[in-house]
Amino acid sequence: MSPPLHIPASKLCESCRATRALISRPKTNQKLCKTCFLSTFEAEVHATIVSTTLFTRGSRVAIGASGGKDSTVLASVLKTLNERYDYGVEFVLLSIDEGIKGYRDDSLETVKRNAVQYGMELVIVSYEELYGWSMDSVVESIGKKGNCTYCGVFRRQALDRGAERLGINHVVTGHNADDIAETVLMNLLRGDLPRLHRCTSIITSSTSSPIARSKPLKYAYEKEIVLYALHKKLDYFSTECIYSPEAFRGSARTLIKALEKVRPSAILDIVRSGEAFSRMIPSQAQASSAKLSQESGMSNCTRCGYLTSQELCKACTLLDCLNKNRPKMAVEVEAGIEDEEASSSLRRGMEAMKLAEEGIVN
Ligand SMILES: Nc1ncnc2c1ncn2[C@@H]1O[C@H](COP(=O)(O)OP(=O)(O)OP(=O)(O)O)[C@@H](O)[C@H]1O
Repeated sequence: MSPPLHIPASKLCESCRATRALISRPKTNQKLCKTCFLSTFEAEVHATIVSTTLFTRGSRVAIGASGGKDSTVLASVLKTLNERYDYGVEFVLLSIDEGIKGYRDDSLETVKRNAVQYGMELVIVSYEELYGWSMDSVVESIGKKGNCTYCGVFRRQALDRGAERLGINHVVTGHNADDIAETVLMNLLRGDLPRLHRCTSIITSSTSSPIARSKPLKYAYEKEIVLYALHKKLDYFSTECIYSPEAFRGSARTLIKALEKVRPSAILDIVRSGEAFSRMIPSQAQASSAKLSQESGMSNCTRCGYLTSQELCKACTLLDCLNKNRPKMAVEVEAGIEDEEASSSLRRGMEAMKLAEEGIVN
């Protein structure tokens, strides 16, 4: 097709050369029209899914749905791709109600609408029913600082339990390239090779859980996710959590945003560098990324039955701190450690707490 004469060549979409470019892609600076932007975004997610053989025909997969932009875009794109390329997957929305008034109750209303819009089943599991504590009551006990430690551990287990209820063994989340770049940077700064390996993997499974996790938006920029949501007029909830975010992650984010300004590819560069470093990590360190190696032996938490290498799972250990009115103890030892997996420092802290309680140390 010859380019339209009324649009100057410099303003044409660089992909179809037939329409005016409306979007400058944050990832590449490529100038695209709306249709080409949407199809390029979808094609990239499809390429990620196909190149990693993420889904199996006939399987059911839960989408961790918070009502925010990332998981809403994830649900919308997966529905589109599943229909377009006939993946043969049944997607279900799985939401965790952390019990945060004025935030999660509102965002869950969005997820309920999404379930109707996308024709997907929705299951909601709450902290209150699983743990007897809502995040509002945790924050009342602990204060705003450090509450993310509790929330992260509780959410991880809640997603597993929700998936188990659905008879599903694969949960996809809306983690995007910006999230992964932040985690890569944090793990590099901490010299934490096992976690570096884990955070760069598109799919993670561990002996601590029968449920695999994956991140189909791993290479999608946050800014492009927002653009996709806006141009597709998706119904999503845009308020940030009312409780404070992790300070270390916030600093990593600020640094990456500054780098992105001078070098748009910086986010993807960091993700790719993380992957390259990860390939060089000795397999022994890779295996310990789950801190749950087969050698240590997995059993069921003596209290709740969740898989763990210790007597109590991490959530029950944290609940002990809350119920014994020592909530800060868990956070102090966990400070700066990403919530994705059980950390030995938390365990050491708990051991210290036990000793302190027994009057052995102060
Ligand atoms: N309450 C929840 N219920 C179900 N899944 C969740 C919940 N909170 C987070 N997730 C999953 O974890 C991913 C990353 O969560 P994070 O808290 O970093 O939120 P986010 O980056 O703001 O994502 P979103 O825009 O989807 O809220 C989400 O995209 C979603 O898939």
